[in-house]
Amino acid sequence: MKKMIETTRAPGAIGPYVQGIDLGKMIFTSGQIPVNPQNGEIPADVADQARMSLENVKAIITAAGLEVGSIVKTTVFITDLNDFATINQVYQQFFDDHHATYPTRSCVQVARLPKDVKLEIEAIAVRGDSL
Ligand SMILES: C=C(N)C(=O)O
Repeated sequence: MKKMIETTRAPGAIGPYVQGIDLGKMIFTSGQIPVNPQNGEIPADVADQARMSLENVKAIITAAGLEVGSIVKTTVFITDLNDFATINQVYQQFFDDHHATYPTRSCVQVARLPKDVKLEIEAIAVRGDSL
């Protein structure tokens, strides 16, 4: 059954979409931009933005009862490929901190993102014995 995931620990949708969908075995998050869910602020620094987006992804996965290690695929949208190394550092640290194996990933540069942020990250996770 298709269940909507809702949490105040990730920013609310800014358009016609939901934060996440739980299909039982698979969980999909919407793309998470680096909006702090507590105060609506967006950090200026790209490394801080990367951390914020990853924390928002984690909040949605956690709201579905899963852990970071359940993530099997991410897509990273960035507005400037010159930030690639910085974002990779934060990204690697995030998964290492959670003792999680790295998911598969696609990373693309895009012209522009909502709220003019520097990156957006979406994820797919799997539950239980699918891992
Ligand atoms: C921020 C988004 N995920 C959106 O606008 O689709």
